Amino acid sequence: MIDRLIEKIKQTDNPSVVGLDTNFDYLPDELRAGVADLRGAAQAIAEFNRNVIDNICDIVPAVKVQIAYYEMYGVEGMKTFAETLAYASKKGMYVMTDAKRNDIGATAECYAKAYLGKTFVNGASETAFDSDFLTVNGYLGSDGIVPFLKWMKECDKGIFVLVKTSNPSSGELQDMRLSDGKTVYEYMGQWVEAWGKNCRGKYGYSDVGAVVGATHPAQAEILRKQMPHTFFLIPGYGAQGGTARDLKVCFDADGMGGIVNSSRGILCAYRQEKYNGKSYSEAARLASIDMKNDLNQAIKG
Ligand SMILES: O=c1ccn([C@@H]2O[C@H](COP(=O)(O)O)[C@@H](O)[C@H]2O)c(=O)[nH]1
Repeated sequence: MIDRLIEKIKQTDNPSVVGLDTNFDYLPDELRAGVADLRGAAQAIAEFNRNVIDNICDIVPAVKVQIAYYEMYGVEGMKTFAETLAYASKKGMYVMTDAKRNDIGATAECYAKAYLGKTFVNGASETAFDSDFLTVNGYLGSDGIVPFLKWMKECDKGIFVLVKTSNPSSGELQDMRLSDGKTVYEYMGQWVEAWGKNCRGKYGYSDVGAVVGATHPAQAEILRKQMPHTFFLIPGYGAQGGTARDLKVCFDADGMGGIVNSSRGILCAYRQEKYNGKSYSEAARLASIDMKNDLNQAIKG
């Protein structure tokens, strides 16, 4: 799976993923007008997502759909979540579900079936939520990861395991030094390399990727050196303050090895003065092009 994502990144010359963290409050007035319940909100979000996808699908390789923004609209929100995955996929984009799932092995198996594999009902199988990649929390250890590895291989999918997250307080635990001087995030990085050992593709990267925030460049630089076979999903660009220069360290000498997420920076671009007068979907396209150029200049320049 990672090879196919890498090929799409090469084909679009764009190492970015648009985050569909579609909060109803981000929608323009015309989509919000008259809506007063979860169902209406979920339907408006679905329309917004379709229009954004239509406007970026030829230039952006992937979308990352953050499940929290759909869960909060209940069952109707989850229908929009599923519809959005399917729509982006139909338009040729790779689809990442950002749900940061895990649990004890038996429960992790259910999550793996739900987002990467198949659910069996009396011997018949069906896909519940069809995504190409899922974000996973590795901090429960190997028995929680094994089911994801199994289903990933079975269905040619991938995962991104949290290693060094972009939030300001991620260091409270992740940067702690253990008795040998190594940090917790470095240990997690080692585990991720090991989990991906048997699923490396032709570009040398494995289907087990890592989430590494753009907002912590010093730690990202260490991780890139220690994790030569691990592809990074890099959140924190734009709205959280991470810059293209900061995240350059996440990429290898060939300018490969990562994909950078922006959610609010794209979805809410139409509210920026720079894109004044543009519709939300036109602004999303222009902001995606600006992001691509900004990243390529920093990574390859
Ligand atoms: O360490 C992490 C892991 C995940 N995220 C997610 O990425 C996006 C970021 O959104 P922006 O609006 O571009 O800031 C969001 O879905 C987070 O849940 C992260 O930010 N950091």
